[in-house]
Amino acid sequence: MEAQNRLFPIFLKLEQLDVLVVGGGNVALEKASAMLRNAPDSKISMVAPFFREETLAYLKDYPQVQLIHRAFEVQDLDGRDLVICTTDQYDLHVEIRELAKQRHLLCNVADTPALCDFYLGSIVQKGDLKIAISTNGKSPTLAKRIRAFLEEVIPDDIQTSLDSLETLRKELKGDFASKIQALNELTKGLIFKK
Ligand SMILES: C[C@@]1(CC(=O)O)c2cc3[nH]c(cc4nc(cc5[nH]c(cc(n2)[C@H]1CCC(=O)O)[C@@](C)(CC(=O)O)[C@@H]5CCC(=O)O)C(CC(=O)O)=C4CCC(=O)O)c(CCC(=O)O)c3CC(=O)O
Ligand SMILES: NC(=O)C1=CN([C@@H]2O[C@H](COP(=O)(O)OP(=O)(O)OC[C@H]3O[C@@H](n4cnc5c(N)ncnc54)[C@H](O)[C@@H]3O)[C@@H](O)[C@H]2O)C=CC1
Repeated sequence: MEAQNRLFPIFLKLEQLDVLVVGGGNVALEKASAMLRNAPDSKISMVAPFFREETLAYLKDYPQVQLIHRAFEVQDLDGRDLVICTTDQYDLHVEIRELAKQRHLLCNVADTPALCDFYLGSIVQKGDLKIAISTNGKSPTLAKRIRAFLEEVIPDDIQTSLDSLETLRKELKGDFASKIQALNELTKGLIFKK
C-alpha cells in the first residue's frame, strides 16, 4: 500500500543535540515543554526580546535552558542542530528557514507546516514505552485525542513486561535467528488481540 503520511519518525537524544527556540511566548512554551517532558536534560537555548511569565515560570525547573533576551541574530544559529521558530513574525521565519537550509540544520516553523523539515508529534509515555503520533499535520487536536486514548488503554504495568523481556533478551543464547524466534514466541500472547 502506498504511504499516505510520508513523514519518517525518529527518536532523538536531545541532551546530545543543541536546539534553538526562536520566541518566548505561548507557542515557544508549548514546544519547549514538549521537548522537556520527554527529554528533561535537553540542551535548549531560547532567544526573544520578550518572554511570557508562564514560559519563565515553567523554565525555572530547567536551569540548563539558556535564555537570550533580545531579537534573533544570525549567529544564534551557530553550532545548533535544530531550530524551532515560534514568533509572530512570518518574514523572520522565512529568513531563518533559509539560513537553516544553508547550514544543513533542521528547522520547524510551528505555525507554518510548509516551512518545516519536521513536525513534533503527540507523545504517549508509559515507562520505557513511547509512541509518537502524527496526523501528517492535518489535525493536531485529533493527535492529542488519540494520545489520551492510548494513555488510557495501555496498561500501566507494561513496564514490568518490558523489564522481563529485557532480562530475557540478554539471557537468550544462540544465533540471531533463533533469538528472534524465541522472542516472537514469548510475546505472542502478551498484548492486544484483534
Ligand atoms: C504541523 C505541526 C507543526 C509543529 O508544530 O511541529 C503543527 C502545526 C499547527 N498547530 C496548530 C494548532 C494547534 N496545535 C495544537 C497542538 C499540538 N500541535 C502539535 C504538532 C503540530 N502542530 C505539527 C503537526 C502534528 C500532526 O501531524 O498531527 C502537537 C501534536 C505536538 C506539540 O506541539 O508538542 C500538539 C498536541 C500535543 C498533545 O497534546 O499531545 C493544538 C491543540 C491544543 O493545543 O490543544 C492547536 C489548536 C487547534 C488546531 O488548530 O488544531 C496550527 C494552527 C495555527 C493557527 O491557527 O494559526 C498549526 C499550523 C497549521 O496547521 O497550519
Ligand atoms: N498561542 C497559540 O496557541 C497559537 C499561536 N499561533 C501563532 O503562532 C505565533 C506565535 O504565537 P504566540 O506564541 O501565542 O505569541 P506570543 O506573543 O506569546 O509570542 C511571540 C514571541 O515571539 C517573540 N519575538 C518577536 N519577534 C522576535 C524576533 N525578532 N526574534 C526573536 N523572538 C521574537 C516575542 O518576543 C515573543 O516571545 C502567532 O503568529 C500566532 O498567531 C498559532 C497557533 C496557536
